[in-house]
Amino acid sequence: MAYFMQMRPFLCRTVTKYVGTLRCEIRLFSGTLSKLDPVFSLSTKKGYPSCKGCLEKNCKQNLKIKTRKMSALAGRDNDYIFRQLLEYTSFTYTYILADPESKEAILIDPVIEMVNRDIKIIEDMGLNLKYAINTHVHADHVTGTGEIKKKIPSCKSMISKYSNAKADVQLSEGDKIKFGKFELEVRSTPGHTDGCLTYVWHQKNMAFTGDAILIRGCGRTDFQQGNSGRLYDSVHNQIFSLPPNFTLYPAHDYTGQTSTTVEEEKKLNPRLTKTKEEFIKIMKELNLPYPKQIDRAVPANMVCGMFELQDAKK
Ligand SMILES: N[C@@H](CCC(=O)N[C@@H](CSS)C(=O)NCC(=O)O)C(=O)O
Repeated sequence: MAYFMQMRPFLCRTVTKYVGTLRCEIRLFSGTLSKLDPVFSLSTKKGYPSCKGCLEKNCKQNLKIKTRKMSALAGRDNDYIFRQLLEYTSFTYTYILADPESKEAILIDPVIEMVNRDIKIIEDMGLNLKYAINTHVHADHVTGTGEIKKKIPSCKSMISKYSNAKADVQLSEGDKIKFGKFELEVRSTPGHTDGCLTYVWHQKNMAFTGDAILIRGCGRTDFQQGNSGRLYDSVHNQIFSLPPNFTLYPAHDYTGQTSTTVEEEKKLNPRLTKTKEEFIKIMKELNLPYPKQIDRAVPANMVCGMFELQDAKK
């Protein structure tokens, strides 16, 4: 089993926690321990490492870090393009997926404030953006799909038909989204909202889960059409039924992590490893403050961020 996880440099404690929980060889690719680009291999096969503090100060001794050259990365699979991009106010992840041969690309969960960045990346790579897709009607930020359509009119917006939101294409359970030689399977994963979808990229063992499951967490269920029992069933039936090595990419992370796997969440998710009754109780007692942008975001996202165009028509 191979894991790949990208973490922000300051998250020494997170690294230590993963080294402990996964109990396998960890290779840490870092530009922080020395200024350039060494690759560090932390072998922990024989037990838990004892790193307690800052990687820079302690890990070299405690974890026996061996340096390698960045060329260790050179052989990686390049028959697809994958970019995970962060919007750092709402901590939303946007994903660019593309087929480098046909140049067809899709965007998952673009954020309105980051549209210029996303389009620049797409143009720099010479890609043709086919679809701008939402995993659901977000409550914490305005989707970028409307702005993208203004700038790239051939691009089609997509959202779940179960969300009742407007878009060029309304997706249903079992639909396929095709881009070049690739396709995503659409799985309905309601519970955070009625229209939450998970997009499964079987060819690359990945799934884009929106807010259905987060890394060691899950989407809240206290507004829109939130329903904890439904969310529990969605995750168990539609996400935990994927092979254990599938990497899960969520729409948000608030702790600096970037991805997880089906296997990890089935073992370690503090909410979804519980019984359904316990899960419902946990969700009822979360008491999270409402997202700051909710009043602006939900109405805009019901029209896939095309709200200015809607106003202009009136
Ligand atoms: N503080 C943020 C909102 C944080 C939040 O509520 N996140 C949602 C997903 S976006 S609606 C969530 O489901 N969180 C689950 C959790 O356990 O944190 C803001 O003001 O935007």
